[in-house]
Amino acid sequence: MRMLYNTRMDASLFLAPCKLNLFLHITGRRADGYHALQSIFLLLDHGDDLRITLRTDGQLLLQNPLPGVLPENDLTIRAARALQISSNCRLGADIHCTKRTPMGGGLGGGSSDAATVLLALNQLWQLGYTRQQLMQIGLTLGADVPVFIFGQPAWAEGVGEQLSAVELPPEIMNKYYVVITPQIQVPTAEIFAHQALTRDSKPLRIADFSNGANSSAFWQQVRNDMEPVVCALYPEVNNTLAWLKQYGDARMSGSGASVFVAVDNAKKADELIANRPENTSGFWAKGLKYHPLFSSAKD
Ligand SMILES: C[C@](O)(CO)[C@H](O)COP(=O)(O)OP(=O)(O)OC[C@H]1O[C@@H](n2ccc(N)nc2=O)[C@H](O)[C@@H]1O
Ligand SMILES: Nc1ncnc2c1ncn2[C@@H]1O[C@H](COP(=O)(O)OP(=O)(O)OP(=O)(O)O)[C@@H](O)[C@H]1O
Repeated sequence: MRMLYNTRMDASLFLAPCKLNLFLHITGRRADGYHALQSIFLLLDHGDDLRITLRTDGQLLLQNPLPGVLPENDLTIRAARALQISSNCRLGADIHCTKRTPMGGGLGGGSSDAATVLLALNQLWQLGYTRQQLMQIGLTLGADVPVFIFGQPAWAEGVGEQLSAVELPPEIMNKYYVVITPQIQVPTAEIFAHQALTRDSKPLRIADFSNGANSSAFWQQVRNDMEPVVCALYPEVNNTLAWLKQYGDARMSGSGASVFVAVDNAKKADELIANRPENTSGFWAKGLKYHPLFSSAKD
């Protein structure tokens, strides 16, 4: 039985959905080492719950630090600090994170937590920052933060920060996404730096993916360029992906370790989760048209 994404009325509860990269093409490398890429991001109705309450003494306190991550390095506190500095705000916050998105899983868990803190504190501290301003602050924390603030299915270019809304066809939006994560963490920087990574994918156009494109053509046109490198380095990812490919056009999200496949109904999704390989975690979810906190920033 899937845990329903929490949408009950609770003023201190803020949701941090995870993302899938439906595909990820690397089209070049910049002089500073960062990679030019093209991707479509889909936010899912599954993720972390953040409980955020106002403090008037200016302190930022993480109530349940993650194992192995110092509170000052946690993306939630870093996001709150960045917002405090940029706005000169004297208010603070207590933050409690219920983690559901596997860490280092290519699902943008930490980035989404950071985005949710920026959106929530923009509201709680009454800062009135625009979406664009919050996205700029988010980008200083990580390449994946802006897309969560953008808050809609997105076509991404540049190093991932140039975002446009893309209206995905029903064949993509109506699917049930089964996401399986081997119990390992893949370091993103290691994969981007690997000599075997291909960096010359031919640039595509957003028009190839907008409403009207049918889903079988969609999956045939695209891939994740990081997949061959990650599969060669991490047999756990290779084996999980091979297993999931029995059920459809399975792909890796981001730099892994998570892999996913789109299926037609909840029964099939439940079946795959129940039968998933050993030493993996899994969930299924549907795509979101809007981030639950979309209205916390004005355009
Ligand atoms: C793979 C993706 O998850 C796809 O959505 C993102 O591009 C990575 O986003 P992220 O985890 O927020 O990444 P960051 O923390 O900004 O960067 C981690 C490292 O990945 C490399 N990096 C990241 C993004 C990019 N376009 N080119 C890169 O080469 C850089 O070495 C960087 O030091
Ligand atoms: N709030 C947080 N949640 C998760 N990880 C965090 C957080 N704060 C800092 N981190 C650090 O960030 C690392 C990457 O975590 P995250 O879950 O964002 O990875 P990811 O899903 O692979 O991200 P991406 O898809 O953006 O590459 C973790 O291993 C952890 O050390």
